Formats: sequence, structure tokens, C-alpha cells
Amino acid sequence: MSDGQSRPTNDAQIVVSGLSKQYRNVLAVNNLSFTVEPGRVTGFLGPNGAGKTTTLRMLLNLVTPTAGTATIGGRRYPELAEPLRHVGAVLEASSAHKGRTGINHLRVISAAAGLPRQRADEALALVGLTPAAKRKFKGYSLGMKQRLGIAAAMLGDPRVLILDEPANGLDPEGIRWMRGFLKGLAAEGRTVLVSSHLLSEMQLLADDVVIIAAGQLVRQGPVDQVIGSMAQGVRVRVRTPQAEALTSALAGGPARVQTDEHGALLIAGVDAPTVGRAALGAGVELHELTTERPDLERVFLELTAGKAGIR
Ligand SMILES: Nc1ncnc2c1ncn2[C@@H]1O[C@H](COP(=O)(O)OP(=O)(O)OP(=O)(O)O)[C@@H](O)[C@H]1O
Repeated sequence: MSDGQSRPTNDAQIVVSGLSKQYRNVLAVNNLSFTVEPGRVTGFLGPNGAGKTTTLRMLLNLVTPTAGTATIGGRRYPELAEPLRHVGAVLEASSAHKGRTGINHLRVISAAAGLPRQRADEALALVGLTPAAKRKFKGYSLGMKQRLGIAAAMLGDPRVLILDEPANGLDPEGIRWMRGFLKGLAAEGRTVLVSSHLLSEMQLLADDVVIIAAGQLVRQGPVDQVIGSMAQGVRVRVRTPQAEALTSALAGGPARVQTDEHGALLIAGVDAPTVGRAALGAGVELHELTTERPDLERVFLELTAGKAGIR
């Protein structure tokens, strides 16, 4: 490949380095460093008040960092020559002039940014809103407003997309649409950074996660690796009226037995067939025998335990 054809792969990479934001009484973001790669969806996760929105706003130069830097393709946001062509952002449910139609809302933004007029139609089509193009914004549902916000972010055909809680207020069909849409953008080689509280959705959507708590990095990496790195891996869940007998039958081996708040046994260190055989051998009646794999929610809760968000 000639030099003219190859683009540096980090052209759309986000790099957050030693970033901090001190508000009057709160250190909202505390020496935070992480990277976000092109061609992948990265979930940005943290409990309430962890500093997610503040970080995204610093990336977009809407909040000035107290220390550190946040760059996109090696440049801080104000240094980008054509920001809308480089970065699209949806920070909160889209707001627009209530009496304006969807298409006119997009035309106003694209005109102000010097983008071609047809980009408004293209962006509206991209998010499936063409049938509602001429309806007024005040008649849009929350889901339609979210889509319009995304259409606005896509006007400049940006290589980097940053979204703060995009699934808020969406119905299941809307969430599924959003998942397919964002995965499609990443598959085109774009960088997609999404903050969310919906951990089960994130597990379906994200390739990588960045988890923060109390303004600090807790973990970053591919979702599978982050889940796999937990000390508590696969465990077996058992419900039985003879919990003591089963616990005794497993004693002396590698099994580690705990009881959950509903009285079920959570057994680590052995697999389900081993537990089943031990139960059979001891004549223990089983009402449930399930293998539980760690999911993003469990890992998130374990990693952020004790780092409550409200500060
Ligand atoms: N403009 C501000 N002035 C003072 N404190 C602020 C300001 N913005 C945010 N904070 C505080 O900074 C901390 C981080 O807030 P931030 O909104 O970034 O967290 P978050 O992770 O996005 O939370 P949530 O998930 O609840 O939206 C919180 O304690 C918040 O109260």
C-alpha cells in the first residue's frame, strides 16, 4: 500500500491521559487514563456520579480539565480543523426548536457547519426517520428524538462517535436498532464510545469496556477479558432442602460453598456434574442445579463495590 492510501490506524483513536476535573468540592475525575480504539464499540461504564459525563464533556471541550489531556486522533477537540467531520456527539436527549420539523432541524445544523444540503436527508435516512421528516419536533417520541440526535451527530460523517446514555428512554425495538446501528458504525472502522448504565445491553453491544468509579479507572479491556479476569469465575447454583448434607458431601475437595440471600448454594471450584454426582452419592434431593457464568453486571458490581458513586 502506498503512503497516500494508508491512514494511520490511530487517526480516530481517543487517548485520555492523566485527566482530572476538580469542581468546588468534588474531584469528579481523578487522574484518569484510557484509550479507545477505532473499529470497536467501547462501553464507558461507572456508577452514578463516577465522572462519565464530565469525562465525555472534557473530550468535547465543553468542560476544561484541571489537569491532563483528552485527544482524538492525537489532537485536542479545539485543534480539530473540522470538528463535525471528525467527531459526532450525542450528550443528552436531543433538543430542537419545538415547532421545527426533523429535516429542518438537521438542515439548520448542516448549513451552519458548511455541510452539503443533502447530508440532512442522508442522515435522517440513516436513522430511519425519513417517514417523520416533515413532522414537527414537538410531536416526536423520546425514541425519535434520540434518533434525531444521532442523525445530527452523523451529519459530518464523522470517524468518531461519542454517545452519553443513548439507550435512555428507548423501547426494546429501539434498543435493538441502536445496537445494530452502532455495531455497523464500528464495523466500518469508526470509533464508537458509549456510556451506559444498561449492563446487559453493554454486554451485547460493546467489544471493549472502560470501567470507572469515583473518578478513577477501575478496569479497561475487551469485555471477554474483563469478565474472564474475575477471581470468581463460573459457579454452580444449587437449591436443595438438604443444603447441609450436600455441603458435607463436598467438603474436603476443591469446592467452595456459599449461601446466597435466598438460601441457594453457590458453589465455586467444581462443575455441575461433580456437584450432581456428589448429591446422588449422598442421597441429596436437588431442586435446581445451574451453571452460572460471570456476566458484565456481576463483574461491574464486584469491581465497583464500595466505590459508591454519589459524592
Ligand atoms: N458542573 C458541576 N459542578 C459541580 N459538580 C459537578 C458538576 N458536574 C458534575 N459534578 C459532580 O461531579 C461528579 C461526577 O459527575 P458526572 O455527571 O460526571 O458523573 P456520571 O458518571 O456521568 O454520573 P451519572 O451516571 O449519574 O450521570 C458528581 O459528584 C457530580 O455531582
